[in-house]
Amino acid sequence: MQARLLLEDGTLFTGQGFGAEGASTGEVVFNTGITGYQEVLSDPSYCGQIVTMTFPLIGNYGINRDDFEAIRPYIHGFVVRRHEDVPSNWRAQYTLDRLFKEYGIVGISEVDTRMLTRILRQHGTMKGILTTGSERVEELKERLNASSLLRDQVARTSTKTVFSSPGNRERIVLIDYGAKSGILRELTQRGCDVVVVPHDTTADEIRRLSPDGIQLSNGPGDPKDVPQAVETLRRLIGEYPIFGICLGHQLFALACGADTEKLKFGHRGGNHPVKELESGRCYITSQNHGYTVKEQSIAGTDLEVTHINNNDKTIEGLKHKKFPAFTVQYHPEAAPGPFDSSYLFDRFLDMIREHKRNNPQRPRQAQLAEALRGELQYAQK
Ligand SMILES: NC(=O)CC[C@H](N)C(=O)O
Repeated sequence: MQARLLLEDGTLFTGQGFGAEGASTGEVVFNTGITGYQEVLSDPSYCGQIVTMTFPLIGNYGINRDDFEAIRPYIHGFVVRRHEDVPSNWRAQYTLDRLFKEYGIVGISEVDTRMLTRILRQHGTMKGILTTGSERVEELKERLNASSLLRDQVARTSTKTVFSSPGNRERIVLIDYGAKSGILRELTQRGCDVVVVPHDTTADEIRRLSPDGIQLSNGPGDPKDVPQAVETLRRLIGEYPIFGICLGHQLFALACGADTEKLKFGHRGGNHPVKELESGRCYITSQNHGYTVKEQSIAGTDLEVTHINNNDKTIEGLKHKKFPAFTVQYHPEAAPGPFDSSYLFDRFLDMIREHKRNNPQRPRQAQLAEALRGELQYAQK
């Protein structure tokens, strides 16, 4: 089955279709990971995007039951150089082709992904249309121009209901903006009592869960598309220890008065070098983001930059100067790795314990009264 990918700049790639038949549009982005295609295609942060892998051999170890980052893939298409449909791995349960057929995702192989990536690096990410149909190119162009990028991906990927993963240690409320399951895994591995809540849960609803700390998840799209999430965070900063990851980092920055902007082609891969400014240490990190916190917007806020990207010097980590809260743009829960940054979850738990030591439990009623006072003051602002 023939398939084609047309980019906004008119470049047309022709290749072999796999997975579902049909057509779909999305933002075309590239990921440089050598392994981990199952984690990439099931990471909700790619919702609405057509992803190309720069590594040339994809599908060779199949799809297994363990490595999903979400219950289903949300990508709008997958572009590879060579698609291997006879997996060779003891964990493989079925093929990429079957997964894509089940979820209606169109794949294309035999594409010069190196050329595609160079185009995206030069022009920046763009819209594309991927099809297995026989439409005329003019028709594809019209459909592509008429299409618009999604703005509601957080609502599409966030859990609709509250659920918990009980543990006997700290109670963490994980706000799910389109969370990867890796975050829940890291918290539960540490014995945390995790309550996962939908993206639009109010500050009061979160308070009622009496968290010891709040974890902000990754998620798809532009952080400015979820202003209500920023509002909620504004109310919670200072009240609870907070750790934010990726979209959570960007939302936290917006809530603290900083600004975000879109990167030309983003950071997506498993080997992005990040420098921790305090120690001068370099960490190799997994990344997947198209937006970043604007450096100039930090001045005048209560934020301090803790990490930067060694390649392009963009902000990779922040902490609040007054309150127990820190965030990173990259993925400490990365799967299949690197694991360099998983210590950040331990740091979060240390921060919570220290916060508890410094703020011995006040009676529950006093806590609620305080929260209510906070809300009233907020409402009067
Ligand atoms: N992985 C993420 O959370 C990505 C954050 C945001 N959607 C971005 O692209 O920048």
